[in-house]
Amino acid sequence: MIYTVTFNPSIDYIVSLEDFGLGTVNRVTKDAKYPGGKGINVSRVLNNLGKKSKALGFIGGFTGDFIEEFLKKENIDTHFIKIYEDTRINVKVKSNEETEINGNGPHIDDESLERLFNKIKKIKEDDYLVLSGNIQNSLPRNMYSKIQSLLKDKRVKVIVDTTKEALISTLENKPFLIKPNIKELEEIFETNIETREDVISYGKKLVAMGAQNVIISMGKDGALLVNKDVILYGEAPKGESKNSVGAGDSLVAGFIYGYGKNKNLLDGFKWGIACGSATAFSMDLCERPLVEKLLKEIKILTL
Ligand SMILES: Nc1ncnc2c1ncn2[C@@H]1O[C@H](COP(=O)(O)OP(=O)(O)O)[C@@H](O)[C@H]1O
Ligand SMILES: O=P(O)(O)OC[C@H]1O[C@](O)(COP(=O)(O)O)[C@@H](O)[C@@H]1O
Repeated sequence: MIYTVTFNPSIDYIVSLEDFGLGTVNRVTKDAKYPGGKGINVSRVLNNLGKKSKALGFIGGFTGDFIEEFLKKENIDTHFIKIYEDTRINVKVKSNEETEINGNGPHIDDESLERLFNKIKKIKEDDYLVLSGNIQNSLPRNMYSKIQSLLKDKRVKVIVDTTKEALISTLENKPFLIKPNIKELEEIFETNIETREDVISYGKKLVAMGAQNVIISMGKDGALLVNKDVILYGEAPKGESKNSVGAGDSLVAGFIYGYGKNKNLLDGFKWGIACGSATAFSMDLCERPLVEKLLKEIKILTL
């Protein structure tokens, strides 16, 4: 079974505008609301590909209800823990550029946390666990590392997609996959990344620090996969970007789906890039027909 954990879900409120002006009234030309948060997006994409998962995490208030109802309608198996404060709303402005305003999110009390830990302890050998997205500031930065420790005696494949210390603290427990984008890679190493060689060299550092596989996603420039044996570069298909929110999460979902077929990294990487790009070319998250079409266009180079 594949489990996704979203500590800080969101409603993603996506607004399209002709021109976005600061300090003035802006009128939207198109808007949409989707359930968001990285683990939830992974569960939704897996579902679109025809693969079941269980979505865990914390939701609260009317915004939390929206998310749960939306996922239930899509037939996604949810096991959320209800908290008192409202789940956040993240605003995504699509204009000449994409601007995102992500909320802090609600407080998680100790009892709710304990309930999540108890659910996680029930995960079995050979299951997948996706720990994705930002952890509320009120919680310790090594939260994902603590969760890994709950499963240390089981061969669970842990995938981590988060930023800075929260990500770094998981590396000593050797996660199966981490997926920083370029900006996150720059934040981790407090540096500017200019060239593909730089990306590879920082990817290798993350492998040396403990990650089994590192995929660095680079938006329209595709992605690199680095592990102790290979460096693969995957070109992204060309197309009109409609909404890249969730492209990274789609890459993670596609990877798990493709890898899960024959435990083959190359298949995982191809499906990952196809799903990421298919989401970038869609308003909502990707659907299987476009993913299958793009899959035929993906070229992978061994570097
Ligand atoms: N404009 C785009 N054109 C084609 N593919 C894209 C585009 N944006 C994203 N993708 C695909 O989605 C993947 C993840 O996108 P990226 O923006 O790097 O992730 P994140 O959402 O984590 O920042 C990329 O590796 C690529 O395959
Ligand atoms: O947990 P964070 O880092 O605040 O990110 C949450 C946001 O990221 C998303 O999960 C999208 O992530 P990606 O674009 O990286 O795939 C949105 O749905 C959500 O609004």
